[in-house]
Amino acid sequence: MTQTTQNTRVHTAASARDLTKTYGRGDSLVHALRGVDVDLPAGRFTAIMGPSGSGKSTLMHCLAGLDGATSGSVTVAGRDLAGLDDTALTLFRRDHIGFVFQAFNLLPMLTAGQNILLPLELSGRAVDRVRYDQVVGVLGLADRLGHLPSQLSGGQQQRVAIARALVTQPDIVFADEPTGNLDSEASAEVLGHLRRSVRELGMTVVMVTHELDAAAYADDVVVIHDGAITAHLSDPGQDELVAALRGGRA
Ligand SMILES: Nc1ncnc2c1ncn2[C@@H]1O[C@H](COP(=O)(O)OP(=O)(O)OP(=O)(O)O)[C@@H](O)[C@H]1O
Repeated sequence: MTQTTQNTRVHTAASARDLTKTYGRGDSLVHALRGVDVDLPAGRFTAIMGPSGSGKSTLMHCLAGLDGATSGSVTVAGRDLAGLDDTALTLFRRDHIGFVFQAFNLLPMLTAGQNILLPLELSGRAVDRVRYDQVVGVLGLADRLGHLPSQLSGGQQQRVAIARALVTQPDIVFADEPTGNLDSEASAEVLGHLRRSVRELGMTVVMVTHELDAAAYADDVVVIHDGAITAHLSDPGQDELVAALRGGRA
């Protein structure tokens, strides 16, 4: 799938069409997503921002095939996720999508290097040494590979988790508040490495965050209020971003 932006052909890594998600029923009915249309371009670092409860996590979970929508469609790497049953969806996620969470979720008894290689081992795929070295280099982990997670700082542990997400060469990486457990210095370092992954490895990263400082590392920012996208900004300045976040529904 492609879209034309300023005379360049842009490949779309993931998109949603008229996506709705409701929780509960009757008096407790919540409209978490209200007809979301969005195209997330490949090779870009996109932040999803909005107030608490606006639907950021719901949107990410639906785009990543972790949760089903109530109606509408999601396409990732050219595949309509609605056409996949649970087993096919699990395999699709394994082969095409990378995940980074706020909690690093590293296995404590494995070294950093072993943690990074785990997804390949679990899926029985051969290790591409060139890819592994590239990822380790971009994440700045070459001298930490033999360390256990307990011997690494929080920022280093999150970089290992990012390397683990990248080593399988996914079409898109979803990061849910990846710096939520880190102090500002470690956050800046992790975000810098995520941005390098996009620039130097051609990865597509979509990050949910509520931190303006984190969004500043992104190329594009999708702003969501009350279950609807109110802005999709390309390389926004701080003032433009703050205005979009304040603005609410257009
Ligand atoms: N499992 C659920 N059951 C019922 N309501 C839910 C459920 N998950 C989310 N919601 C509701 O859907 C809306 C969107 O929630 P969501 O978690 O997507 O927002 P968010 O922007 O990620 O919030 P936060 O920044 O606080 O994590 C909220 O009103 C929330 O209370």
